[in-house]
Amino acid sequence: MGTVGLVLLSFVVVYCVKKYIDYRAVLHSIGNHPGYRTLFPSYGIYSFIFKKPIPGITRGGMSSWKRKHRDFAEFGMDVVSLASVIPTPRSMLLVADAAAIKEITSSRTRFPKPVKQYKVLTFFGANIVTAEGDEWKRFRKITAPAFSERNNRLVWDETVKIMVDLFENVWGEQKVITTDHAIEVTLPIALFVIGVAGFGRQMTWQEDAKLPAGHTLTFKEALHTVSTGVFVKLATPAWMLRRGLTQRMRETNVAFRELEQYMLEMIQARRSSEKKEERYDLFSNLLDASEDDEGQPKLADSELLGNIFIFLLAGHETTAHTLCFTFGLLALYPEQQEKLYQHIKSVLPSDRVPTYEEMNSLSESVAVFYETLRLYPPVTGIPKIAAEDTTLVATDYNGNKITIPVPEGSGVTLHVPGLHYNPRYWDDPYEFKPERFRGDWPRDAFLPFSAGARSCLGRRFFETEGIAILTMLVSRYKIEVKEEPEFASETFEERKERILAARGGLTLTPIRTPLVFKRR
Ligand code: HEM
Repeated sequence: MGTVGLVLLSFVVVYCVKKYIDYRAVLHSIGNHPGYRTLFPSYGIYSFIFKKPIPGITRGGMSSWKRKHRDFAEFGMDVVSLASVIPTPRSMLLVADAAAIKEITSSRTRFPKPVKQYKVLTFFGANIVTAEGDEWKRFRKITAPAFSERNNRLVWDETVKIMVDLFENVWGEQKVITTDHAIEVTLPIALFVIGVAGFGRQMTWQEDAKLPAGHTLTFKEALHTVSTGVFVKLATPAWMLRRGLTQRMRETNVAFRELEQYMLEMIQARRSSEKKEERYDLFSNLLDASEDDEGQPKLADSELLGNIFIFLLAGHETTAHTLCFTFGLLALYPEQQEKLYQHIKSVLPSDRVPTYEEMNSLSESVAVFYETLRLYPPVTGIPKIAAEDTTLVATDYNGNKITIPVPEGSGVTLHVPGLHYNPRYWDDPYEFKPERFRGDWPRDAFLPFSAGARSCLGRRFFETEGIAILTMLVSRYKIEVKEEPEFASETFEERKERILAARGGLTLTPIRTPLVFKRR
């Protein structure tokens, strides 16, 4: 071997020894807590590079969703560790223990959000989802009142109108409506609701709006392309998007630009109008709350845009996907659908539309949603970081209390499927049983909306919209799985797996849910 070879070899040896020493130090810092050891981590970019698990190398992408509670069962406790070597040795704790999760979510300063991971979501400006500390407090104080009772009522009334429009003007006289993927129905509904109750822009199933001066897209087109193109925006460097190498990139770039322009025009119009209209959409509420008594801005325009945009992002896909999984589950479990239908009929015996006041009586619709969210949580992992050297306490399956050291800067992930499929809290965790949400149920073991100070601000918005949609749809239509000859011989379990198959994305995404809606 020549000198160059020797030098190179020495570098490799020193590099490996250094990595090994650092890796041992990382393991030591978490008290060698049991868990998985791999060369690469299984989150961030690595979850896209390695889709499948390779023992010792990677756990593969979407492992928390694919493994559910199995990672914990394997180690006999509900907190396990991950340790990886490349790019830098690091550790992460996965937590599916309800008591430990409660401790983490109620200690915001000890376990804040790792804001670096959220930077990609600031393309319109800083916002409540991506902020921490004092900045988050300021955003929460200004944005939370936008989700007012008046807004909830608006969500309900507008959702009802959108559903009536769908039934009367789109599905019309058809007795049977078939879709290859229920997302084609749920995504526009969620978009129209956030359009009107979020942005104050009424949209209908038929495109009827005229193009305003200076725009090449209608508001609906811009909102739709932005909401479906967020991943393109996140994955593509800004210069590449501007150049528009592919048709999709060009469309996404134009849609983002135009949506921003629309939002700026809306701010301008509201500020310059002499008579302030009484409006309760999130955007109007936020605009009102963003000025102090002297009319001075409490939020910069970019912060206003950032926050209103994040409502769209946080609220649209989560809602559409949850509705899609809900319809799929009801189609697979007709006896549960019948129970829901009978309950709806007991609240609403005639064909009239439900009122906002009746929402609280529609408890079966809530139970169906909660059970769907338990089985298919849109956000499967909620990341936190230790702000100081601290500890977590977990109980192993023999009842022993274990104290786990958590060094400053190490990652802690609230493992939502691990918690939701944990047999300690849920009997038959893989079964669809909405009745488990009647009466008493383990509230600390249900985390679809996160918990504590950083829990979902739009929970009530979603529940209002979701209950109206589900109730109206099930009271008029029976949901069935679309029969396809190539799947005629499959078992129930195979059918269930196919209809409810999900992949990663911004949130857990149904892959293909072919359904039929039959007029009752
Ligand atoms: C099925 C529906 C929904 C689910 C499962 C859901 C879930 C979540 C989760 C898990 C978080 C915490 C995320 C984190 O810590 O990174 C969150 C935060 C948030 N969600 Fe939702 N969400 C839903 C609907 C909505 C809707 C409809 C809106 C608004 C219209 C919304 C607005 C927000 C906001 C603003 C936050 C940030 C709160 C903060 O950090 O203070 N969400 N949501």
